[in-house]
Amino acid sequence: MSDPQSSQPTEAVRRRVQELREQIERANYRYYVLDDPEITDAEYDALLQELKDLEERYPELATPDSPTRRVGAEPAVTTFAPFPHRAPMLSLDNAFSYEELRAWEDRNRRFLGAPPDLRFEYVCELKIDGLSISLIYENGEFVKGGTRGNGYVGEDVTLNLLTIPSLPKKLRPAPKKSEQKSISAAHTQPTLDFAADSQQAAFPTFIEIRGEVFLTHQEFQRINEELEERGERTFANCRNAAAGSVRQKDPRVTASRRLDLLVYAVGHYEGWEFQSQYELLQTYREWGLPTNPNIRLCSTLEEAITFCEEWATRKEELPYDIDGVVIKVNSFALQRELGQVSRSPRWAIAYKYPAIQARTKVLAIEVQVGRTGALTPVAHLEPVPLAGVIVARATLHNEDEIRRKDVRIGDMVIIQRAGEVIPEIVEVVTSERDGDEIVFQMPTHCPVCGTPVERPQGEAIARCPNPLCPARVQQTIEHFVSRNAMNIEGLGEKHIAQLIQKGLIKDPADLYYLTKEQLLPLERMGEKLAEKILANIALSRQRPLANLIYALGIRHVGEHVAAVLADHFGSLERLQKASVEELAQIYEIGPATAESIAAWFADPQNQQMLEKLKRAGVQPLTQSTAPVSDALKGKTFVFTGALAHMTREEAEAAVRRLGGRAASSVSRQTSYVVVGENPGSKLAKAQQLGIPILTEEEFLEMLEAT
Ligand SMILES: NC(=O)c1ccc[n+]([C@@H]2O[C@H](COP(=O)([O-])OP(=O)(O)OC[C@H]3O[C@@H](n4cnc5c(N)ncnc54)[C@H](O)[C@@H]3O)[C@@H](O)[C@H]2O)c1
Ligand SMILES: [Zn+2]
Repeated sequence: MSDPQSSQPTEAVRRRVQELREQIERANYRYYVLDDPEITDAEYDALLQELKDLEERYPELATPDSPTRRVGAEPAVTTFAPFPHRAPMLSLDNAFSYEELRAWEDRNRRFLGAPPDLRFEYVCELKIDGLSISLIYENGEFVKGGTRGNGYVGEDVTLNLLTIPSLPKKLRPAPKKSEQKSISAAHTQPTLDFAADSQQAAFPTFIEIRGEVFLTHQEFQRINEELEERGERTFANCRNAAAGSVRQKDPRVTASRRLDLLVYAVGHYEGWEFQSQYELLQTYREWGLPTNPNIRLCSTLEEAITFCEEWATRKEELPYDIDGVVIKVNSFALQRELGQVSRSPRWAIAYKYPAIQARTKVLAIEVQVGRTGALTPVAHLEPVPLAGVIVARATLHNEDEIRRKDVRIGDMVIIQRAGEVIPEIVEVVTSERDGDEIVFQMPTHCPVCGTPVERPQGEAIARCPNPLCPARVQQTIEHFVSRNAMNIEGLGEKHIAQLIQKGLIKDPADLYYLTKEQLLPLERMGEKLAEKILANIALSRQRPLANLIYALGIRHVGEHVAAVLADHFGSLERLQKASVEELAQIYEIGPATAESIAAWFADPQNQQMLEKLKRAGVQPLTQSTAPVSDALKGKTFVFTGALAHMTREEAEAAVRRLGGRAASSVSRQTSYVVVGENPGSKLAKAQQLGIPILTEEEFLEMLEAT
């Protein structure tokens, strides 16, 4: 910049700036509006950095509407009502090295005029990779919530946010901290002080509480599996899945995705005072808001750097994705003095971990046949270390995805692993092509059984339609025995393959007719294991109905839908008789799912299989008797008097569902006696024996807390 010539941009520079802006705008749109990015975050960051550098060098090219100065993207769809923010929701400046962190502190020190006694205290927080949201509470009551949008106006997603279990509708009053205050005020106006104190509100009259909505890896995987089963597009990572779920038009869809919430910042607020970020987080916690316990108050930047270092490896243990650490100046007074630059505050910075990506070569593309007959191409890679594991395979989802990314056999590719998920190919390094790469052709016949493949119009997935295809039978049985289905432990993939090969099993029902003599000759089988497997098969005759429905492997019926069906019909027989119309009327069951369920039960082969299951004594536990958790295991409840919110039967069923017992008379073995209106002699008996007594409200609270 000392060279005056350098501030005269050439035509090429102008064009590059224009090009960068267009690329960034497009990426913003794909990322913030469609929740479906085309480029990686690292590539995006590089584009933005290049633009920032050019604008700094050629200030005349810097326009106020440049993406370097704005947050997010303009909302393009008008599904949601506008959600104006009283205090803007900003982005964060990034640092990719500890040197950049130190430079940030130096800048801030100089900005404040470098007073000799200036010391920065910091709060370090994990930077969760989700969707930022703002929650408005008035006098402790949740009013509404919205997304960040362009930083000034977001989208009102209140209905969707209300489906998040950890979002409190009402805040909890924090324990009073007024002692010190009343002492200091005591010698001025002792009488008034008492009045002022007792009137001090428990909550701000108005507050914008900011935080992140996100998904755990487990939930992300579950959602993607469900989407894949339906032949719908899957999400690229947890962040997109969370954003896509929050910005759903149908809150029922949001409700079926278990979103999580953590809060960490504040916008505008009235009728309250916070002195520091640390105090803010403590207060949030006391109010019953979900906060991340993994934070640290640091008295120097070097301590903050240690925190970043520690979490570089520890982040692998987290059940959710983080992409860095946010370091914030603790004192709100200093924060106010530091203020903000165009799109981010000066008092905070995001230290970003390097992306979990690697380069390797595609050696082959193989096609796998799944349970529903879906043909999934999988890339075999030259083994390469990636985030602590050796990766040799990556999923390619479907034919369209291969075409879109134009992945060819022999290509050099960038792969990426998000959390625990199977790695995927981000893009092809086309500059490394030498012309020998082979374009992949989806087979026209099933690679396992040779049946011609079907791909219905408008579907992305090609399928083998043969229900007896050994690959499909294998997957069907693997699914049937899996933990969340019939939970038949001990029977491994290899065993199943041999049993199919020997013609001993053609469908899941055949499992119940296996004998020890048939199992023993299998490879990797011994006396003990065979006995264990048979015992587990026998045990599985009585699994909850939802598990059996899920185990059948009906297309579109994941665990959640299975639970809905079990709840609604209460027995397999009733479900079997349901018409498409009847199914489609159930809340949470869409038309495609209804069709698929009815078609499955109409299939004579499946009917035969169900007959066989019944003959084998498979009798699922119905909803009222089947425990869904063991939260109340070992606890015995006795009810007396009339309950206001449920019948006695319903209350007892609720206890059993949580693994507890319901008894009709009080004894020393009774854990709790729940007392409704006009209780009988059981109450006196309980008092006599000193057994804890619960009101209906307390009982309901106990159910809710489990
Ligand atoms: N791949 C693409 O096409 C594409 C496009 C646009 C943006 N992006 C990615 O998004 C990033 C920019 O997005 P951004 O403007 O949301 O900034 P950012 O994600 O880098 O940082 C700001 C956000 O961090 C989040 N955050 C998480 N934990 C936090 C905490 N404890 N305290 C404060 N904030 C916390 C908040 O949601 C906040 O809005 C880029 O770095 C890029 O990687 C990618
Ligand atoms: Zn086949």
